Amino acid sequence: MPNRNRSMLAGRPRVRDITTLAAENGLLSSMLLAPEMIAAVEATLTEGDFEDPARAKMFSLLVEMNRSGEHIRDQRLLLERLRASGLLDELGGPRQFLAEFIDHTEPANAASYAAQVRRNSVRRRMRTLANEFQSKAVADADPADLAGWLQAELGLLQSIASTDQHASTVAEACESLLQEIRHTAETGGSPGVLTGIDHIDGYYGGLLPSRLYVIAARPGVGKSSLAQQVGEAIAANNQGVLFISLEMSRQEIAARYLAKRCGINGKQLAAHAVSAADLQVIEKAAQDARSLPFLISEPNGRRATLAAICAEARVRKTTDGIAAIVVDYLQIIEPTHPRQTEYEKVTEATRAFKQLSRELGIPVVLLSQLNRQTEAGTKPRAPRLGDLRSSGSIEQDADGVLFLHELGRGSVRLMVPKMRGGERSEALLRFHGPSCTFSDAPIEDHDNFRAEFADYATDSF
Ligand SMILES: Nc1ncnc2c1ncn2[C@@H]1O[C@H](COP(=O)(O)OP(=O)(O)OP(=O)(O)O)[C@@H](O)[C@H]1O
Repeated sequence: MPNRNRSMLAGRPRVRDITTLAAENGLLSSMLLAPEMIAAVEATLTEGDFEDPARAKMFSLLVEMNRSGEHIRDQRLLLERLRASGLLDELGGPRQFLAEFIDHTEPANAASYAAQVRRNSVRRRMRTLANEFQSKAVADADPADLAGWLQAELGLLQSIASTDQHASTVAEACESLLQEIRHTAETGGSPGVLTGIDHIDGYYGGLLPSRLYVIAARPGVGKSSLAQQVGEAIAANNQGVLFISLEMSRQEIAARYLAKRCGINGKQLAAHAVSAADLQVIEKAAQDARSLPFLISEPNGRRATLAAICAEARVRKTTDGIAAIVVDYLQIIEPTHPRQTEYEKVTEATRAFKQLSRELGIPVVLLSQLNRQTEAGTKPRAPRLGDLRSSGSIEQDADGVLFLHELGRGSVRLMVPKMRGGERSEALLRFHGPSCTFSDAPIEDHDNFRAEFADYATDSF
């Protein structure tokens, strides 16, 4: 049995599948016969989906001719173009070309040939992946990294393989939106998972599925506290949360969790400096936490690479049905390879988290530091989207960006400079350090910071 498995993964040299060539020929023939189908075919295939290089080039040539309005049915023009590009020889000369693509043309369905070419292409990618996986497994790769890499590659293949099933008409899309709206109205709920932060829930309907949110602030302003609080609120609604904590240990998270519920300073709790009476209250709060679907994942000696994080998220989605993921924080993720620059790492990570949120259909909340420029001068200025820019693609990939800006005296400005499908906005919050809790600021705080808020209208993000 082991030998059989090995030969399956090794991918013995294959005799080229006749159906692959037949599908590619069938598609190209129907594109020649019905050029009006080319635009639709072009939306589902690329040159890279063809196995035969000459047929791949012919596909691109037909797409190009169609785009520039040339008459593909004009055989003389077509042969001229094929000859000029050297393709006619590659395809076996004029006689062969006519025999394969013109004379035997059936009035076939270009779309079904395109689907077949695409399926063949996905199968080829799967074989390549299997070979690559075997080489990496035989080499000295770290098993956890390797498993994460495989899972990410499989996720990608799955999304490519299922693209056909995801195509829908605008009427179907409208119907599915209507069903979601009816469901929200019937359940009296909200389109997203509720965060417990009134501004986010009231203004934006919570954190929406398939979206990437970035929470950014300078160190110590409260990103981790806000993210944990949001995670706890989601879990309190009986929806699972995966909190990937690359900075805080689970003991620190537990201390903050209990501090809020027991009215005891979190630092005291973390230092085990509690009275016997406190201990009883803490025990009760710890018991109540048992039913909370809040999962903490910390590196625990493992390398916290992007692949490992995404792999864990996929597993937890399947095993625990999580409704949201929080990653604390972007810059601390380990590079994929030793030569990867910070810019490359961040770009790769934001793309991967955006893709992950769509693949799993749940929101991903990514915490991020800001560039140092916000700290220049005596009083740190309010963050702007540009402060994320040198970190690569954060601004482009995030569907929503939330900034925290410390104003002093416990007041923190929550700024939303980007929200896909929503308006930018801001709110004033109050931060309580001992319990690491944010709450809505009382009205007198608004009076204190009115000047800052007046600035906001002219502030360019
Ligand atoms: N028990 C406590 N009493 C008072 N302040 C506290 C307590 N615990 C934490 N803090 C303060 O709360 C603030 C927010 O901490 P948090 O870890 O959420 O910030 P952060 O923005 O994630 O920072 P970093 O980037 O350093 O992780 C910090 O300034 C921290 O010193």
